[in-house]
Amino acid sequence: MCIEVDRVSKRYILRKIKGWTRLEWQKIEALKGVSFKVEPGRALALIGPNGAGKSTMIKLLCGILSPTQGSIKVLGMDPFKDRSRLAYRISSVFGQRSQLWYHLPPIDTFQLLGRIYDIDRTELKKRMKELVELFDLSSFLYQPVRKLSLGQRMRCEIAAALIHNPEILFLDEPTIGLDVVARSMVIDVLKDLNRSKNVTIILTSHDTSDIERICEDVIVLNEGRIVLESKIREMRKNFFHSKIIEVEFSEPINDLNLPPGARVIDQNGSIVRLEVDLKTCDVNEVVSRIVTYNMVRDITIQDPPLESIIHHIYLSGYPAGREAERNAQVDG
Ligand SMILES: Nc1ncnc2c1ncn2[C@@H]1O[C@H](COP(=O)(O)OP(=O)(O)OP(=O)(O)O)[C@@H](O)[C@H]1O
Repeated sequence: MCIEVDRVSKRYILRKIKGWTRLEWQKIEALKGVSFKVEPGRALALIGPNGAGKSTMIKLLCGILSPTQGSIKVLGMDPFKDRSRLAYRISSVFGQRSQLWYHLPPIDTFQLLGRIYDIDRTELKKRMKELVELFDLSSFLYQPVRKLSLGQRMRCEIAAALIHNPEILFLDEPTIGLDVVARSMVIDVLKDLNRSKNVTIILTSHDTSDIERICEDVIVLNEGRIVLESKIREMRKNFFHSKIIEVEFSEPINDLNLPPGARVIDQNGSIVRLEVDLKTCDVNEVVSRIVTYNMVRDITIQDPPLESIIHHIYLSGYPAGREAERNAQVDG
């Protein structure tokens, strides 16, 4: 195992000033007895609604914070106590924070990091060349960071995080604010790092397409607890109780005569979207009814978006999420 988290809790204590003289202390339980393990080379997404404890977990794993209770091992080390030793073997990217020098070009940060990590000159040159090619940085490598677009800056951030060849990369919202093209490039590189270079990835993101494209495993946090720990594939299987059918009819349609369990969720002229509840209705039956009684130009069957499952899991809360998963497994 490269990460072992054992019954970890994290409490923040906030000092609040009340009136002129009175001080009040507020305790915030950000994590409550969280345990999980990660094998080397995996890509794990930590997801959950705002305030669920995702960033706190990442900060604990990087050694920025220490747990109030429980223990954490990253590559066999205590991240808080062995932070400087561990720094040579892990790296982190926080979407909302930068490790690049704002008024200097990215190349200067790369060289500085090379010194910090004791990388010899030839090796550093080779490494920078690889990263510049990988992230296509050559056209703005010598421009001050303040003049870069968000997408260019983010590519430099991730490149900087990889300069010392880390075994584990922690990413907190790495694609926040990026446009489609920049996002796609970042995702492809992260996927490649994980699949072909075996870098372990721990990622938090509110974007389900990032999660699906990069990660195989997912942990859902809610109010500081693990609500669900699963493979993304399994999560889809266990929580999908419906299918979406999109039909394009040859002419606008009025009545579809659907069986119980199937309902129209959207209609735009001759294009109709239906949801089929798989517990009460067979998707084949719905399709065969539609094509038997109507002139159909095109028909597609899709799973509902991952977002809708995640929403469902958040709503079910703790421990109902686990209960739902167990029931789904029993249902087969
Ligand atoms: N430095 C801090 N001091 C006090 N409370 C904090 C601190 N950092 C986080 N918290 C609180 O801890 C809880 C968990 O916060 P955390 O940032 O880990 O959640 P998150 O899942 O990353 O949320 P988001 O998706 O909004 O980034 C929240 O209630 C938050 O207000």
